[in-house]
Amino acid sequence: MSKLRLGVNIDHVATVRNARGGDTPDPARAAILAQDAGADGITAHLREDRRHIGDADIDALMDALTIPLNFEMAATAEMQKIALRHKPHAVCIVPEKREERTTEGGLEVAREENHLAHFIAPLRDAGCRVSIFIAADQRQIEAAHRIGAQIIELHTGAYCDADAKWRAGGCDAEDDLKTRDAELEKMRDMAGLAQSLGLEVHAGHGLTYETVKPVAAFPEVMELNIGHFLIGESIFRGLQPAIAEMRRLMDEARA
Ligand SMILES: CC(=O)[C@@H](O)[C@H](O)COP(=O)(O)O
Ligand SMILES: NCC(=O)COP(=O)(O)O
Repeated sequence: MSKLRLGVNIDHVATVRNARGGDTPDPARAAILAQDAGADGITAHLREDRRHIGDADIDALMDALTIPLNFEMAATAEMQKIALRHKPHAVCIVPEKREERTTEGGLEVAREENHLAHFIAPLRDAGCRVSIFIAADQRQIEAAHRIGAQIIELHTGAYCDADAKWRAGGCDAEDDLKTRDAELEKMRDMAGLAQSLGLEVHAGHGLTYETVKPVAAFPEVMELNIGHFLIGESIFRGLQPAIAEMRRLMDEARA
């Protein structure tokens, strides 16, 4: 099986920095530490409301990194302009709702096919690999293929949420386990479909030490993007050991 890449998302280093409005902790410093710890790439999501990463962070990451940057952004003209200025290795198009706490679902591709095909064409022409953050849904994946995306990133949030509910052990624990396993099954099937269409398959959102292995074991998945949990875990064990443990679990699942 091919080696599974780990993309470390450093957005939530910026969340902590922004809580005080100063310069620390610095997301670019975290990205360099992640790079030194063996991350295969760095992911950063420039939200329209700049609630975590800001424009200057993207400048700093582009300057500092020797590993690829996966730039997550909404499909807006402003973001397209920023991406075209920087030409990161990859651009991942994500849905964004102002009032959401985190990215709630996958991009609606099927209904926006024409618009998105035109939107991603200049990004591809500029040499960026275009990825679509997507639910494990056949209709959406086929549409992602038709618009010319090279990659899909499966949203693992529903699986992780169901796993957390099951581990909490409420009175619906049995149903929660069934939901978790059904989400996993859906992702497995859709990873296979995407690969059969020639799409590269990535996955991420909400992954933890407890949830990473079943997803890492899908042979179609080439890259996992993991952030919030790793940044939280780094408070307790340090960023580099936190990343090393994730890497170990991914390798174990892949062996
Ligand atoms: C799209 C995605 O999953 C990531 O960007 C990640 O969750 C960090 O961003 P938010 O926490 O702002 O959703
Ligand atoms: N695209 C998913 C990502 O970058 C990381 O998400 P999370 O681990 O911060 O939830």
